[in-house]
Amino acid sequence: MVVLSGPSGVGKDAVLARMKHQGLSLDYITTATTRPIRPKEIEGRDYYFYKKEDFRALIDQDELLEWAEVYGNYYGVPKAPVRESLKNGRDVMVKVDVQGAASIKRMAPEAIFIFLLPPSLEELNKRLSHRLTESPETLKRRLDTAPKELAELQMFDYFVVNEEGRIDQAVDTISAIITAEKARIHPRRIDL
Ligand SMILES: Nc1nc2c(ncn2[C@@H]2O[C@H](COP(=O)(O)OP(=O)(O)O)[C@@H](O)[C@H]2O)c(=O)[nH]1
Ligand SMILES: Nc1ncnc2c1ncn2[C@@H]1O[C@H](COP(=O)(O)OP(=O)(O)O)[C@@H](O)[C@H]1O
Repeated sequence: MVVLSGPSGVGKDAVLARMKHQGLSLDYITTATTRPIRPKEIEGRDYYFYKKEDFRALIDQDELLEWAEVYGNYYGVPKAPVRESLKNGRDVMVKVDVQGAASIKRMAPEAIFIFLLPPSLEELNKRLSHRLTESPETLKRRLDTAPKELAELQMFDYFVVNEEGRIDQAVDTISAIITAEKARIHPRRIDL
């Protein structure tokens, strides 16, 4: 299990989209959220979009491996697809915030934790504001949260800087990490 985290706007989705093109044999787990869908997002690919009361039902029915309130919305990793992939001997990739990474670390310390870093907070601000997906309020909330998220770096196994205009380098580094981890004599086993 590969866990990818990083502040809003750093480039997680852009990196994942390119990794999917690279055809790495990883099952990317689509997670659940109550955040409203964005214009280019697709239900079931980017997220499973839920109303708050239906997300609450997922929690009550113990359907989620972990869940967290992130920037004012709820997000959670569905248990079933993760367990299905792992049972079939597949590697899984989850994209979660630092709270989710901490939860997963408690239940699966053998997972591989990768933190995607911006070159600077100024560059992060530029990327997130130029993405044109946030209101002034959510933009401020996400940027204000970034330093606290960056402070969680020590919990991770690897850091990858997503340099300005060099996303392929970040993708290559993440792919190299995964390739190396798959070459371990004693693979990190996950039991979830
Ligand atoms: N804890 C947790 N965080 C998640 C989950 N799915 C997505 N996230 C994180 O929630 C945060 C907000 O995601 P999103 O609204 O798509 O914003 P983005 O980071 O700007 O792409 C990001 O850090 C995601 O990685 C989940 O299932 N659990
Ligand atoms: N290496 C990079 N250099 C410049 N812009 C980037 C880079 N990586 C991603 N971006 C852009 O930054 C914005 C945020 O990327 P996104 O993948 O949405 O981040 P996240 O999923 O982490 O919130 C997007 O507009 C994306 O095209």
